[in-house]
Amino acid sequence: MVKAKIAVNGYGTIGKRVADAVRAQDDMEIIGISKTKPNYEAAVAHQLGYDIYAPAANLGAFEKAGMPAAGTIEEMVEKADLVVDCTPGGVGEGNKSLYEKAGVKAIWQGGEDHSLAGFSFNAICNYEQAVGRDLVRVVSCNTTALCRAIYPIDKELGVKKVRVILARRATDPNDVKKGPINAIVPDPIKLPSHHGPDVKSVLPQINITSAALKIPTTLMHVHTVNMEVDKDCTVDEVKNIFGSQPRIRFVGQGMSSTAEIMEFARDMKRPRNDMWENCIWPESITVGDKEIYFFQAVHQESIVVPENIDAIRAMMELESDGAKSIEKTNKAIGLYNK
Ligand SMILES: NC(=O)C1=CN([C@@H]2O[C@H](COP(=O)(O)OP(=O)(O)OC[C@H]3O[C@@H](n4cnc5c(N)ncnc54)[C@H](OP(=O)(O)O)[C@@H]3O)[C@@H](O)[C@H]2O)C=CC1
Ligand SMILES: O=C(OP(=O)(O)O)[C@H](O)COP(=O)(O)O
Repeated sequence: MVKAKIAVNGYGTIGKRVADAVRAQDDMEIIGISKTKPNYEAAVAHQLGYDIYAPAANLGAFEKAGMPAAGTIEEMVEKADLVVDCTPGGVGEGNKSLYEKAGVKAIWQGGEDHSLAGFSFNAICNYEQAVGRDLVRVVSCNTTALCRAIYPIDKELGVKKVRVILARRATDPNDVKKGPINAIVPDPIKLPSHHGPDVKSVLPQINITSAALKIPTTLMHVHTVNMEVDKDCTVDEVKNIFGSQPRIRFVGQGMSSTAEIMEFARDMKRPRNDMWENCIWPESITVGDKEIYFFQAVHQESIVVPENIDAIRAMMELESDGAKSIEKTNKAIGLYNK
């Protein structure tokens, strides 16, 4: 089988995970990753056997650091069928002309605007519409989690409206520059936060509003979700709907916080403690007067990783059935739901 040739431009929190997840698949291969500087992350990428590409002006620095680059970022892009752009939010849009010039397909992340790709992706919601596309944006971590939870409820019970309060982790665990470390910050102070409108970029029919607070933690985000639905339902019915989803996990057995969920991921020997699933507390599911309430936790560093793999598979026309791609991705990375 000829494997799809994938490049990862931007080897940070998301990029390094996407690269490893591509490597775990049998229908695609990594032809290179990009780094701008030869730091510890580049050293690990080198040890892992990734071909590293760098800006032309920095090739000498990589040579000097004992990890010679395989070429420039432009050369990497030329060799690829598809580039997954994992550069910081707002940087990726500047790469569009590079990808277009090289005639390669491109995926951007949630830090870029919907208009850049003109199509926002979530595997469970719109895989089939991504088949054969050249440009796709995988929505951000919070939006991914919301789409995964809202879509099946809408399908089974009809969603009238959704109201979400997000407690957002301040920054990622490796980030020494950002805060807050002793404050709770309404972010943004003007409602809604971008998450509700962003869900609509995937599920335009959903009436949703969101508000977000940044809190001094790095592990995960937590959502308080309220959905008004068309049909009467019971807690058990809602549990059955969530329980049948390939990327939703119920958390219990003493896991009463994000800290314990991360410990569970460590104990399961997940790579980098990754928790790719929405983590819903089943005890929090509350139903009454055609309204559903629940809490879910979101591991921001990893939740979008399987979605990137499915987006690649759809765009490269490696699989036309979304459910099959989700199953294949999950199996290859080690995401076993129950
Ligand atoms: N972190 C998160 O929680 C999530 C992030 N996202 C989205 O994913 C995208 C990437 O975010 P994240 O992984 O956190 O970002 P990071 O800052 O962790 O990683 C981005 C990497 O890109 C590299 N980089 C910087 N500038 C350039 C450039 N001009 N060209 C090539 N590479 C560059 C940097 O590495 P170096 O300079 O060392 O080479 C850096 O490590 C964003 O759109 C973000 O919104 C989505 C979901 C969750
Ligand atoms: O995509 C994310 O969050 P989001 O879903 O709130 O946009 C990531 O957690 C990155 O968020 P950041 O912009 O606070 O680093």
